[in-house]
Amino acid sequence: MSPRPTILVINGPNLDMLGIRQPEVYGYDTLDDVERLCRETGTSCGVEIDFRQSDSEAEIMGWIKQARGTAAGLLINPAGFTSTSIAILDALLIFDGPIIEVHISPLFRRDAFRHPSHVSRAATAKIEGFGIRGYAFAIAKLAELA
Ligand SMILES: O=C1C[C@@](O)(C(=O)O)C[C@@H](O)[C@@H]1O
Repeated sequence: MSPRPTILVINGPNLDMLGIRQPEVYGYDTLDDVERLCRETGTSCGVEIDFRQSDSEAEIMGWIKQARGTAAGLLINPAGFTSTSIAILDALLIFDGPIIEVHISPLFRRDAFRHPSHVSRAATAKIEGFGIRGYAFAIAKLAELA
């Protein structure tokens, strides 16, 4: 039996504080709940999930570069790096598979400074405003594309 393809899930800064951080915006689910949802979705879609979080732009760039040739797809919630990091965009442009950008909250309804996304320029698709369910939708789509 061939090994199941791997989907790399990258969570950016402060997402480790989900459940505590602005629950009126992000809800009460924790990052552990997000990981559980990703793993359950991965199991039902036939993919492995490699789930990570970092507050470090450099670490995230390193993970993206290592994913080339090893991960079949990439889900990224760039969080606070969304509108600021050309370096993460450049790393994503090196990746050779589908990329889905996920945001828990509806950015289109939030502060204007959150609207522009450098990351979107490398993304195959973008999901925002569905709460943590957006991660499940993205994994199902990446599994289909993998
Ligand atoms: O940290 C985050 C989380 C977020 O990416 C979201 O998932 O809704 C939205 C970003 O504006 C914010 O900086």
